[in-house]
Amino acid sequence: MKIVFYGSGNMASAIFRGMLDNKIVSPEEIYLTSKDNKERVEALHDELNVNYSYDDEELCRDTDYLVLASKPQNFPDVADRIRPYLEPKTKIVSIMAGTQIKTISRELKLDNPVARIMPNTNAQVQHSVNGITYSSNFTAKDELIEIMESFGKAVEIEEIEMHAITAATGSGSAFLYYIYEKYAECVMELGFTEEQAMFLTRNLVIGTGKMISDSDESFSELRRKITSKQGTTEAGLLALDETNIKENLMATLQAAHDRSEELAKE
Ligand SMILES: NC(=O)C1=CN([C@@H]2O[C@H](COP(=O)(O)OP(=O)(O)OC[C@H]3O[C@@H](n4cnc5c(N)ncnc54)[C@H](OP(=O)(O)O)[C@@H]3O)[C@@H](O)[C@H]2O)C=CC1
Ligand SMILES: O=C(O)[C@@H]1CCC=N1
Repeated sequence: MKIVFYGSGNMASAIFRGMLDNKIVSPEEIYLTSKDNKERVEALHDELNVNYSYDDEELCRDTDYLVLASKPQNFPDVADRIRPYLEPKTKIVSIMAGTQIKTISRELKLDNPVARIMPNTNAQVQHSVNGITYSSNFTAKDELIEIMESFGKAVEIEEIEMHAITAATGSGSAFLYYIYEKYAECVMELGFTEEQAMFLTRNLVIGTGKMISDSDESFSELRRKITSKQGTTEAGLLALDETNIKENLMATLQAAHDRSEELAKE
């Protein structure tokens, strides 16, 4: 199998690192390219033994999957590179936020099968959430899902739902990391050093993650087991609720959702 990544940045590298760690593909099957950051691509080649090239004819020759992994605003330039060489057999997989299937087909001026996926960087540890939606002529769904499941969970959705999943899980990890950042700052304000606060917060997050992973109990159940009647946790949760945390998180997700809709129009 030949999988070519047009874009070797944060998201693409999380995906192919996850795929290689899972061994669903060999390094020889992966080809990378970028715009002009050749140092990064060469470093990935040196580290992972994947192929790299800036020869679009070579990159597009006999390619099974071509992954559009640039920022949406750079897609027109990517399309200019691949349009002359794209073969009918090649299936397009886009990870670009917002960019619609019809936009991809229109820009490429070709009717190759197109799938859009919305992953997140948890792909690097094979635990991405991958929203997937397809063009009507995309027939290799089972094969693509098998590839997706090498670095996470596959969630088949309608294209209109991509805005919501982009907000919820595509960007979601960043929202949680931000909450952890602020939590660690608060732990420092309780009197701990920055090093202590980071140690406490990192291990709190890792531990709760393991609890979620090992348990089939709901978040509420897990929370209730910590909340002693009239204790410290109950006092903290009452104060937390008064900060309108639900409204604040909803505003966060809505803003990301709305930006995805804007990108779809560009
Ligand atoms: N980061 C994330 O968590 C997620 C990102 N995405 C989507 O993934 C895409 C990439 O995001 P991200 O990885 O964060 O961005 P990065 O900036 O880290 O990577 C962008 C990559 O695209 C390359 N590129 C730009 N123009 C071209 C071109 N003309 N030809 C070939 N390669 C090109 C860049 O090359 P160079 O370095 O040379 O400029 C770079 O390798 C975006 O569309 C984003 O919406 C989706 C889900 C999650
Ligand atoms: O921030 C972005 O636009 C990309 C898409 C989802 C996560 N990162």
